[in-house]
Amino acid sequence: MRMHAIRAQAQDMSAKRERETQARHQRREETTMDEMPGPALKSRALRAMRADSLPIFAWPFFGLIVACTCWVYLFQVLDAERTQFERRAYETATRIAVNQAAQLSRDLTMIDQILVLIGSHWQAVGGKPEQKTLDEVVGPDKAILNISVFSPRYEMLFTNSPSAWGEEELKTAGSLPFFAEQTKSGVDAMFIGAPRKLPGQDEYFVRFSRKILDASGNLAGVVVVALDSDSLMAPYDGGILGQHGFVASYGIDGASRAFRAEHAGRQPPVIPLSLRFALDTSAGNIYVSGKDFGDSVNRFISWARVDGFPIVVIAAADQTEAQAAMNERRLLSIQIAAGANLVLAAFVIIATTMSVRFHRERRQLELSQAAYRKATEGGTEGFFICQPVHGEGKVIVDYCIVDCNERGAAMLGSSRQSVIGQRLLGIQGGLAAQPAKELLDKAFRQGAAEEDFQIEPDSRSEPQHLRMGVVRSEEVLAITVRDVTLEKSHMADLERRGNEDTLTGLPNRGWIRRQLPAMLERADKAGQKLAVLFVDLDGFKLVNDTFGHGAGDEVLQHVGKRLKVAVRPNDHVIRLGGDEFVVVLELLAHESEAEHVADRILHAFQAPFTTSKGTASVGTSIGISVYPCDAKDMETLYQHADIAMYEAKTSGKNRYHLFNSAFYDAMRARTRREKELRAAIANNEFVMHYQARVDCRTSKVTSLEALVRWNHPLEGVLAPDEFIGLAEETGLILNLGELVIDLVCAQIARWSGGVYASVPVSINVSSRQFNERDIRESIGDALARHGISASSVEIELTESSMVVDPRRTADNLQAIHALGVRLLVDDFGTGYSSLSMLHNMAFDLLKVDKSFTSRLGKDENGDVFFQAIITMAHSLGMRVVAEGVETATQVRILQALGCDELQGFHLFRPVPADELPHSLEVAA
Ligand SMILES: Nc1nc2c(ncn2[C@@H]2O[C@H](COP(=O)(O)OP(=O)(O)OP(=O)(O)O)[C@@H](O)[C@H]2O)c(=O)[nH]1
Repeated sequence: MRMHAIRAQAQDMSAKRERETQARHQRREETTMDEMPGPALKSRALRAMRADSLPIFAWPFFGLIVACTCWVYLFQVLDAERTQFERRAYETATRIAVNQAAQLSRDLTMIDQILVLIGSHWQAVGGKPEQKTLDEVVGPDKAILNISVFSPRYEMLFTNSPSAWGEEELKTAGSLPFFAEQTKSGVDAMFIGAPRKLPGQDEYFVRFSRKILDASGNLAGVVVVALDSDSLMAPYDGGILGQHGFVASYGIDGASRAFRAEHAGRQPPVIPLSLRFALDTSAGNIYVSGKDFGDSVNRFISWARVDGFPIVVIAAADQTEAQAAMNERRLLSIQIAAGANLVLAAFVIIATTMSVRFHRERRQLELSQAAYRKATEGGTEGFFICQPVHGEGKVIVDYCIVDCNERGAAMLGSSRQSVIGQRLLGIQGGLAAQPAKELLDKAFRQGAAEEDFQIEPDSRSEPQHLRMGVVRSEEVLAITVRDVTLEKSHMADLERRGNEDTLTGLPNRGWIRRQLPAMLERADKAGQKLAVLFVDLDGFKLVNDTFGHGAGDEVLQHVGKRLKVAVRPNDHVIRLGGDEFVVVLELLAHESEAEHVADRILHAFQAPFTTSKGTASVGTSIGISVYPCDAKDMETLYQHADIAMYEAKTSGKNRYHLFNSAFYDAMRARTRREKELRAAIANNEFVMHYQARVDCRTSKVTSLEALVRWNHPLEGVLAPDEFIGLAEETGLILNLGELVIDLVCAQIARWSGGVYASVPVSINVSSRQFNERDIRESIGDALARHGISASSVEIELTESSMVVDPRRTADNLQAIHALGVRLLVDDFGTGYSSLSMLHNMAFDLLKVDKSFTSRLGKDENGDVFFQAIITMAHSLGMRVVAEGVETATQVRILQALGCDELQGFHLFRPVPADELPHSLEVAA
């Protein structure tokens, strides 16, 4: 019992081990199968090979099938034709054989009757036939060659032509068939012999014999007639049976009787065995090969039994000729078929080549498609291949997605499997199908197209903006789709920023430039006006300077808000930049409405602006230009508003001005003059005039004031008041000032050694020139350049030059003075400088303005005033020059007041250098 249990357990374990081993084995096999790519690869390669070989073999196979079918059909047709030809040949031969047989029957019957008649005649005349009777029997056509009668012991009893018998023949006549057959047979019938010819003769003849019986029916002799063999067969149409055709008659014993061939040189052929047997029937057809005939001519044979005689007539048609036409046609058909075969072969070759090429291209396309798809799978671009779907009249009605990558499918909110095969117009949600189709249509027409699409908000696809690029390749479209949501939002942000002023949040210059044309168009359409208000702040720089840039910014922001409040709801407020704003008023019935708005804006600026740094008051100057009265286009409208604003500025600020064409003309004239002035400086169109100053007591010339004149090419010599103001405003005074210094120094240098060598020349330096240029350096350079001494030059400065920065002015003056150059205060009394201020400056002379001189002698205060100036100037160590001295009275008063020097028309007028007096002594 225990042993049994142990054995069972051992068996169980071994079975388990075996199962485990098998399982392991199987697993290994499976693993090996998986790991080994061989079979899978092989089957894939086989599939690829099969796919590749299909286009190579399909067309040849097709060609072969077509060729075989055509050949089979052709041969069937040709065979049918041959059968028909054969049938016709047999019919013809049969007709001839039947006709010949009928004719032969008649002839043989007649010959038989002749034999009977001759036998009867023989008996009747007792073996002595009459020639006349025989002639009647033979008939006129002489077809019967010979009539002979033999005795029962085959002795020739009679013959009408001894030459028709050979000697040898006569000896053996008893054994010859014509005799032997008659004696053998108990039947009284005509014997028909085989064709024979006598030695030395060409003609064949046939002998016919019949018994001559006596009254008791015993053989009394044999009557023989011989006929030309040919005459037994009637003539026939040689063309029908052909070159090798013939007609012949044979006995049913198979021996030939007569033969006729319409073509010369034909011998009766030996009748083949096959035909001999066939002749047992009364009529029939048979094909006999040339081999059987022994003359290599195949023939169609037809035969017919001769009625009443053991004779058969055969008509043999030459097969080659009977089928000549057919063979010709057959050959032609075969040639045509062979030609067609060649064409088919060429077609197959071309089709195969094209098919292989097309297949290869398609395969390459598929491979590159797959490769591109795989490559784009990891990227961000969606990729699709679409094929057009044509409707009626080849019109593209839709596109079918034939391939795409997963990313592309995801963009449509679907998977690749479900997207492939879908029609574009059938795609729900996401991409707007109709516009996308229009883009594809465009790409199909033009070769390529690109467009951005906004995705419907409730779409399943995540991007909001897609960029679709479509390229046509043959008959398919390759489409790349890119998510440009981020790019679009950046663009939108940029556009917003591009249109917005960051400080005030108002639309900016770019915005109005882009929008204004459309606004003008709207105004045109509505037949209304449009006003551009150019708003420039007054005194804003001061805010910056006083409170700082930050506070300035705050003011600008407040300004933006106040402007928005001041204008109508539909008006536009734009910040151009700096402290410049533009207000555009659309759809105005009258320009007075623009004035009302301008008034409101001015009013809005009345209250000061509160900033973090303090309260600032800022006004505004507004220029108004109205479309279409003031300008017809955007640029001019702007320009005119700007000019109007400029007029508001120049006429006192804090006001508005409508565009005024007169002001505009003045500005244009000013601009033109500025241009001329610039050119004049470059071309040195200036000349210096000199006005002498004289000593009040000695009346001697003490100095010359250099006064610039513009030698205008068209207008002649222009005085300084016609261009110095403009030169000051435009900054051209800086260059002009330099030029003047140079001209004067050059003139001084020219005077060297002359009467004026000891007289200094004073040069006017403008406020701007003094404050913006280093005059000390300019003068120092000019002195050095022309090699003249500092004492020969004086500088005249107006009071306004000193008010900007008195301390710096004092330093500069000191530096110039240190050169040895004397300094003069020009037009004293017109500015705001005080003598105490001048005290700190290194001035040597004080030129009292001509307005003070003109009052001298006229009112008491005038003299007192002048006296006070002289006294104070002297106390500060300065000499005094009275300007604008025009009368002798003034000279006397000034001498009495103790003035130092005089200058004026009463003494000297400004003149060019060469017109100056030749002596320094002046008669007072
Ligand atoms: N705070 C601030 N200042 C600016 C800004 N842009 C330009 N500015 C300043 O604004 C000033 C404008 O100059 P102007 O128009 O000549 O100053 P203004 O004092 O108003 O002169 P008028 O127009 O002749 O009255 C300049 O000082 C600029 O530096 C800006 O964004 N913020």
